[in-house]
Amino acid sequence: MTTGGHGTDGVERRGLMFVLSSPSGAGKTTLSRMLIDRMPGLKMSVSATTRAMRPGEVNGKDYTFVDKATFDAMVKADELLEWATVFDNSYGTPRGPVDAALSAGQDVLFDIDWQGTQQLKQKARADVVSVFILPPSAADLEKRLHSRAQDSDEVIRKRMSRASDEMSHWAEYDYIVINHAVDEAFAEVQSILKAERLKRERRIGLVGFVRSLQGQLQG
Ligand SMILES: Nc1nc2c(ncn2[C@@H]2O[C@H](COP(=O)(O)OP(=O)(O)O)[C@@H](O)[C@H]2O)c(=O)[nH]1
Ligand SMILES: Nc1ncnc2c1ncn2[C@@H]1O[C@H](COP(=O)(O)OP(=O)(O)O)[C@@H](O)[C@H]1O
Repeated sequence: MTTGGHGTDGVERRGLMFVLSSPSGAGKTTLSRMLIDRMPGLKMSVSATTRAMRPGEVNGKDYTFVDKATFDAMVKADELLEWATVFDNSYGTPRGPVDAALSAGQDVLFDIDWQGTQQLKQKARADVVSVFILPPSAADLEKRLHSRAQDSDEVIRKRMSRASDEMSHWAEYDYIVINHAVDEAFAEVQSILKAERLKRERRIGLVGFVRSLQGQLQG
């Protein structure tokens, strides 16, 4: 699915799909924004959703907000790389921008749930790196959902009662980060991305690079 781009050291490599999942409120939106701001070569996948826009959200940036009929038409036309129903709403990843970014040699960041992560893994296991974010405690999770001040008490109750179900999928992920202090959690997530970018298997330019080094040594 992916074609090569160039790493910071100039060696061609396959693009990767970097997935963050967590129970709602554990901090994946915060960490995603920090990654996009601070990691060159990483592009956010903007999902389509039928859920209502929250105050402060921007259509086309945080999500593409669509009605159910539009979402169903996207599914039917096979325009979504993966999709799932979460909290009674539909969420899905438009395929076009992901393919375009990977073809242009960029990595793609996904804020999607465990169902979407499983679907991506089925399609491109070698190119998917998945990270599950855990809150330090249930009390912290609830505090964060309230501090975000964007959902009604009823919606927050629903999200808290779903948190345990969400968390039960932690063992399906490659890495687990506990989001105590946000700067530390960010440093950990950033380290994962940096290391995964150096993985030998995705650095398809290494054969040529080493050959050229050997040529220089012999010459
Ligand atoms: N499978 C899938 N899940 C998504 C997608 N976009 C968002 N989600 C997940 O849907 C859940 C609810 O997202 P949202 O309503 O924004 O609330 P949040 O949990 O506070 O970020 C989160 O677990 C997201 O990771 C998508 O395109 N596909
Ligand atoms: N390490 C942290 N410590 C305290 N508050 C945090 C931390 N990480 C995120 N938050 C806050 O918690 C709330 C939920 O975070 P958010 O990133 O929206 O979570 P998610 O996308 O997983 O639902 C936000 O108000 C955010 O500013």
